[in-house]
Amino acid sequence: MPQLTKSAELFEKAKKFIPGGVNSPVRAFKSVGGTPIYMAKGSGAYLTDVDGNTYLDYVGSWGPFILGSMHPRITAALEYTLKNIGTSFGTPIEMEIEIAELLCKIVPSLEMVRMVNSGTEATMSAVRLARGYTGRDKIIKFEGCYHGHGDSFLIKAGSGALTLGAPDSPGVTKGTAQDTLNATYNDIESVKLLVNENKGNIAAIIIEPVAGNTGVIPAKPGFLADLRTLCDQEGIVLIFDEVMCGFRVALGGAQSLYGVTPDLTTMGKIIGGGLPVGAFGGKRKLMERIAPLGDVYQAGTLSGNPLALTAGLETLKILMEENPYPELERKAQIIEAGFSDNLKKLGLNYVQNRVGSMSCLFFTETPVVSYASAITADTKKHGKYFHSLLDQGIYTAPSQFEAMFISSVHTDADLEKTIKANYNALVESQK
Ligand SMILES: Cc1ncc(COP(=O)(O)O)c(C=O)c1O
Ligand SMILES: NCC(=O)CCC(=O)O
Repeated sequence: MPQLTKSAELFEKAKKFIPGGVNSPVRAFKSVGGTPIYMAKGSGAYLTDVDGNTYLDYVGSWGPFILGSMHPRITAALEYTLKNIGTSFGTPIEMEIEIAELLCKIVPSLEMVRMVNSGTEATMSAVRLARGYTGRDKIIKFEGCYHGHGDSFLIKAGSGALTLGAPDSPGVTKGTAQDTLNATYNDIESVKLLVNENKGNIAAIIIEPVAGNTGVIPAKPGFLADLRTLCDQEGIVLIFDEVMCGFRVALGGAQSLYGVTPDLTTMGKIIGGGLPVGAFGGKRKLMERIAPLGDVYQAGTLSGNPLALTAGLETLKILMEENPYPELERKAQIIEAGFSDNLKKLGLNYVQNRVGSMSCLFFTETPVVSYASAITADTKKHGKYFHSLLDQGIYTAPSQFEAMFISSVHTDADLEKTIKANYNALVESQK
């Protein structure tokens, strides 16, 4: 059982100056109980907290650390940029061309990209562009999907909003809310219904092609292709939000894995290598509408800054050179099989969903294919499971509705330790 005195003290102090003590709600341990742990250092697959406890990390800064924390090549590249280039210019720099070109090479549908500072900015900008391009107002998203905290997306949102039981947020105007329609994930008929009811008024359909903010929910075979066909028939812009699954489930993202090409793609997390980065891009005829070339305004003081681009570029180069994906798949299979054995031994029939190195163990026996099935999970049992893992030095997301991320630096010994801890935690969850 780790001793967490200093973390508890820091959290008490933080609450005086920071709302809820945290700079992002998902960090607050609200749904699992207890108080957040203050980390002091990250190294590879390990985190050390301010009380000196170490943890095996399966959160990876909520997705970016596919290569682990403080990868030596990324750290060295950052040091070089800091010493020899600078932190920001507010002018064009050569590195921006390098990352844009590389992204277009890696992701099948990208013809042009714009860099931003977060996934939220990427999705907000992509939707504005789709609206500007089509001259239509409404968008369709999917219940439980999370696309950052832009107003248009905080309607039946996933991730922290779902975890806190407040998937809709006050402060979003009625006008905005009524322009966001929610369909059911993996149910093409629910999308067709909304499209028909709002004929000629839908600018975009935005989807996480592997949903990762309601736990993990893979798109069913054919579902994404059906969305593509529908969008083509109706002149709707199809946006894949690959902020989480991009460069994670495959180098070219979910779109390369499933062979479905969106009009626009939003990116973040991994392409920032642990620094604040987002990007959106896609078809040239759409992207040419972005200012200053076109009339749809989008901007950013720090967009494309050298430090963030350095971390992103180095991450992408390593992913291309080392192709860690088969190895990530092997490791993820070990975890999945180990957890399955444990469940069997304990007579539990909980569901596991996984695409590559993104997975989720749901505390429900109902197959999880959508928001409605995800919320059948027993979050109390998950809370006990989470705390037992933590006590055993395993750090997973403090919510049932988040993904577990495996990185290239998790060793087979780490996985074995995790499988043992999973058994104990499953036992604890039933008490
Ligand atoms: C699919 C998806 N889209 C968008 C976002 C928003 O990204 P950010 O937190 O960088 O604003 C996230 C995660 O936060 C995400 O998982
Ligand atoms: N799945 C949750 C996220 O990726 C978001 C993290 C955050 O909002 O801090």
